[in-house]
Amino acid sequence: MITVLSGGTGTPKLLEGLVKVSDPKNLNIIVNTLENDYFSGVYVAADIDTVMYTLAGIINTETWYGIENDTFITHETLKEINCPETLRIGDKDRATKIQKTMLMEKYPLSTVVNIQKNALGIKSEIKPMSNDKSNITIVTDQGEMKFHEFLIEKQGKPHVKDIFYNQVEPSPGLIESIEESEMVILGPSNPITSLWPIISMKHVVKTLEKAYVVGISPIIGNSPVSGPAAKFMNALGHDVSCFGVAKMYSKFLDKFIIDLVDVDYKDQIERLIPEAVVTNTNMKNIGDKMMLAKISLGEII
Ligand SMILES: C[C@H](OP(=O)(O)OP(=O)(O)OC[C@H]1O[C@@H](n2cnc3c(=O)[nH]c(N)nc32)[C@H](O)[C@@H]1O)C(=O)O
Ligand SMILES: O=c1nc2n(C[C@H](O)[C@H](O)[C@H](O)CO)c3cc(O)ccc3cc-2c(=O)[nH]1
Ligand SMILES: [Mg+2]
Repeated sequence: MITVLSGGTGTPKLLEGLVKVSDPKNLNIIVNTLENDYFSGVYVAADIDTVMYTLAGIINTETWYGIENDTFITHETLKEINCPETLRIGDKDRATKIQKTMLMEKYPLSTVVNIQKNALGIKSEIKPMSNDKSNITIVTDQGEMKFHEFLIEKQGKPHVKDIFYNQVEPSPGLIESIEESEMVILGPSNPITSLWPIISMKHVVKTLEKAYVVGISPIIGNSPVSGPAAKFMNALGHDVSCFGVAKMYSKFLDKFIIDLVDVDYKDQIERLIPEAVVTNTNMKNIGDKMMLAKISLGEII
């Protein structure tokens, strides 16, 4: 089994390649839940829905959230009746979220995700990192705010001074699934708000130290391909580079894949961890995604 830690939009792109070059039944995706919250009366597990839709082949690949060719009648009507929603949620996507909200009255999130991913014909395992309620606070020069207020209402503009979130328990079977994996892939997602919340849970670091762990840098040169990762890394004093990310993961990382433009970091990184591999990591098409997936699996040296 191959376990992949995922959040946001970076790792789902890699997943599109992984399911083409390896058996989807052999994949176990552990997904960030830090940003989960109620919006417009429904429970939104954004990173989980993005992984589900990506593995079901129905993801909107412009936005990396929601379902391709979805309509927005309810979203527009909410605006017309002066009840605008923060997230632009499509009608089909909202149905999935309404079902998730209703099922969560009876079952824990991990069970609900299992029901929904099986109904979408997905063969891979998808595990929320935790069934506990997460919450994250972004401390900025404009005061403290929730993740989506920062990202959407403020368009990621404020200067970030600190980030903090509550500690949650790993979901059932998460630790065991890492122990049973022949490889753990830390996908190219935001190291601060997508992967570190998973890594920092009880027993995860000690379990990763015993596993074979491959990471892919989400930072190319001195900036992320998308999103607020640079502001978050700066706020917490990390160098915004593949080297800064390698340092974060160095305790348990066995191989780190960095972009061609970062070739000069290879020697420095190999003083921290056993192996750094230099290749194109900017996934612009399915060919890039399959190539990066194969290199992550060690099939191409
Ligand atoms: C809004 C969202 O940001 P965030 O919550 O930070 O989402 P992620 O956890 O996915 O972080 C984005 C993260 O992903 C990296 N990324 C994206 N595409 C690529 C790629 O083709 N190659 C590569 N090496 N990294 C990639 C990106 O640099 C960010 O650091 C969001 O951005 O959607
Ligand atoms: O920046 C946005 N992110 C939107 N997201 C993404 C979400 O904000 C997450 O932050 C990303 O998935 C990155 O983690 C959505 C996710 C959903 O599952 C459903 C709807 C949306 C809508 C938006 C949106 O309007 N703007
Ligand atoms: Mg994210």
